Amino acid sequence: MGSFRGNCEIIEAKDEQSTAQRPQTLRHLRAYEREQKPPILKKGPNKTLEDDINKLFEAVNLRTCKSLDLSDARRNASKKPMRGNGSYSPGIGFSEPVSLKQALRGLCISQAAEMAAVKRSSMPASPRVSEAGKISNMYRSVVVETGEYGPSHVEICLVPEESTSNSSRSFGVKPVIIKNTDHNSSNAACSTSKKAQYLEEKPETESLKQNGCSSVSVVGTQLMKTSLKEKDPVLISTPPHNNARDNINISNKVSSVPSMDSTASSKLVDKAAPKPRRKSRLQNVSSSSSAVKGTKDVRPTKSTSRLVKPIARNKNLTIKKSKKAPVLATDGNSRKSNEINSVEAHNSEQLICQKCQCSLKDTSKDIPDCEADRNTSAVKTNVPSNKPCTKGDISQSSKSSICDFSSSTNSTLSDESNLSGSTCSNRPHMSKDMRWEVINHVKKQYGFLGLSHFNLLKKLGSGDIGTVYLAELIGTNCPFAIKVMDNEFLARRKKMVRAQTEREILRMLDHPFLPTLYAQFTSDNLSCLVMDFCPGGDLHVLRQKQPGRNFPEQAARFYVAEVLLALEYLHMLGIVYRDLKPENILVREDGHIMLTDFDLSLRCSFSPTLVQSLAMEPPRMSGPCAGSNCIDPFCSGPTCKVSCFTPRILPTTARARKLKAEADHTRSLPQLIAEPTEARSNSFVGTHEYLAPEIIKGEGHGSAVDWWTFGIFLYELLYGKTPFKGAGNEETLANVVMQSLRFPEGPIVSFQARDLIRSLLVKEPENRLGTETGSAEIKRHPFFQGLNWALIRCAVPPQIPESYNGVVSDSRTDSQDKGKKFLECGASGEQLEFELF
Ligand SMILES: Nc1ncnc2c1ncn2[C@@H]1O[C@H](COP(=O)(O)OP(=O)(O)OP(=O)(O)O)[C@@H](O)[C@H]1O
Repeated sequence: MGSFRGNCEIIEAKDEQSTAQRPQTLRHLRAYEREQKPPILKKGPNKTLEDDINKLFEAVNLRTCKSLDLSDARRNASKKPMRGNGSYSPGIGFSEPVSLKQALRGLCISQAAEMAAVKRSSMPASPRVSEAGKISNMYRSVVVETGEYGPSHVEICLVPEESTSNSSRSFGVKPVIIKNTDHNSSNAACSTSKKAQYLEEKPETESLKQNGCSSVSVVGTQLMKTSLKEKDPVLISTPPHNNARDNINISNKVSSVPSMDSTASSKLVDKAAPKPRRKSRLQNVSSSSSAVKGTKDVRPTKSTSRLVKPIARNKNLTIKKSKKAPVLATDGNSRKSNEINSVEAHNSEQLICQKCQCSLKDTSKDIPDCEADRNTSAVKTNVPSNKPCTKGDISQSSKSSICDFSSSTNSTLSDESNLSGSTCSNRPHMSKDMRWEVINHVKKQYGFLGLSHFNLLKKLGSGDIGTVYLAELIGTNCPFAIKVMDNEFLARRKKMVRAQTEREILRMLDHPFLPTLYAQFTSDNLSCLVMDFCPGGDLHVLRQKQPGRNFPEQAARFYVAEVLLALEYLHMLGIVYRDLKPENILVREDGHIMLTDFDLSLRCSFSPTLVQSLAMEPPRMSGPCAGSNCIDPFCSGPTCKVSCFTPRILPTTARARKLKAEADHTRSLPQLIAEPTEARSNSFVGTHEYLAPEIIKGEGHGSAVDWWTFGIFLYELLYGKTPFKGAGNEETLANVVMQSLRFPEGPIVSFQARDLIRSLLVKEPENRLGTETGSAEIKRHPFFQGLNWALIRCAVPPQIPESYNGVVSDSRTDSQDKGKKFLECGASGEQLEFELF
């Protein structure tokens, strides 16, 4: 517990302007504040916490619903949710005085995302700290200075709480309002304040640990000082410094990088690399070539996990070794079932199979190949995928994810115990969910949950790191998707880190459009993840079933809106997704989406920032004339065709004037940036047709890559193809970097949609929509006008898939009719077969 499984190299940016003079810890901050000015807000004996928080927000000009987000509030009040009969909640909206949550919600942040931010900020302190305790702690750290600068001259500082746990890279944060001492710095510092730290997996950590390296990590959220005008409220984040040092294990490769400039105050950290789209996959040759060597280094390790006694296995399930596969298990009679319920054992430091002593810790072997590929920005090998073809006339996707660990920085894996979001207890709102009930029932009955409790009914698909099966919890009629990964295979192929990344991210998630991890265990050297089963398939297949092989705009809007919320949530957890494409978006039983596949995601640490939105502009219109009134009749730039004729709100009527005034007022309000907009990684990761230019150019990338892929994704849903696809991968990459965006003649797509795509597919990430303040910018785009973000989960989806009951019973019958059924497990050549009989 308390250690990272992989090494990490953290390059920490510091705010050069302020770190020297500023107090570095919460205690110092408080002392510092006391020295400067007497607080104007103190917790009075008769005041409630809510009152005080309200005061806090009043101090930063957050007052009423109208002043918070007039556009959304107005829309929510006047419009019904998308086709959601009766789903509109009259209770949605803002009341006065506004509460903390409401204030956040008013800043165009969905409730789920807000919860993610809260969850993230409170995670590390102590999982057992109650919500009230967190709020109380948070409040205690709030001090508002008064004096010559007036009550609005404040900075809100998120200071990581000192954690007693050995958790990983997440920190509890306390907002602290401090006096803006650097009042002379004015606006200039605003842009320099945002910084982010990146923690990417570095498998070397494990080897260091093995070698007795007691590396201590000092991962800090970097100091983020956002100094604005004297009267402007600023939310800054200070580094955890010593406070956080116990939280993270990192290697001795902790480094620090001073902040660069206003736009480049980020860190380079790396970990993942590109991976294939559905069919073909690109991997490094070096990985494969050294695979055998890597296995020699695998050493049995005593498990520190909470091991569960073997139980009587499902005798119907055996595992056969394929021709090429290594000996992974014996037959069902001789093999002992050694399963680790990792969800229950989330406090354990590592996942280790008790029987074979294969451990997930042996990620050190992943490093050489990764390092060998550093500084490479091209995919070296194109390994054809073993993914099965889609039946019928539906063509398979030619988009393959690519994975190249090209960054020179390391990654950090967090202690699972503190990232765990998979236990029902952490999701009380899901406690009555049938799947949780049956899972918990089996756990209670047998003391653990393992592969033997499931009937594998059907193979749903194979990925780079494992195979996904439709499985039924025996005796429950309850379907799950189980991703089965062969640990030995992963170790040989240097993919252990990716698997671990995915596993750890899954454990963090708690969002309607993201998978729920119901259980995680290791059985016979197979690592298994039990998740929601999505009977609707993926959007790639679904798109090809549409007339014209593209979605109508309304349907596309629905899907991209849900994806946007999922991405927003991930960003607020410090996760840059990096592999958005229709193949990774599954359709749930109810027709809503589920974004999957996190093994290429980048995890980073960042601090939410509240900035005065002096520089905030309305959603940008793309193109050279977008921001101006283009009067050039000869302007023929492809982007101008849309931008020049984008309707504007003209103050010609009283209502229009009022709208404009309200919009101006909204833009002048402070804005919370709760996404890692300054994240940086050098990994070559993604899918060719979806790769952002900055990834291809190896310039370092951050969360803006998700907005690029979001644009490609919308384009593909609407037009049935991606915009830069070439004859081959190289041509595709060249097109992405050099070719200007063009829209086909048909199908007819609204200019709002095209303008959004154009705004997202800006090749310079700094000018891309979403780069500055994250998803909020995109949500405000006219393409989404009228969309009730908070209630989209209640909206009627474009299509409802066939009931999973049918799928399950079909699969069951299939399995019984055919007698013996072999289900392949594994990927890229080597196969491990499950024999069902
Ligand atoms: N929860 C699920 N419900 C239904 N089908 C699923 C589910 N998860 C995965 N699948 C199917 O299984 C296939 C393989 O999924 P998997 O995540 O292993 O591969 P992938 O998407 O290529 O990612 P990776 O290569 O990173 O493993 C998917 O393409 C999808 O069709």
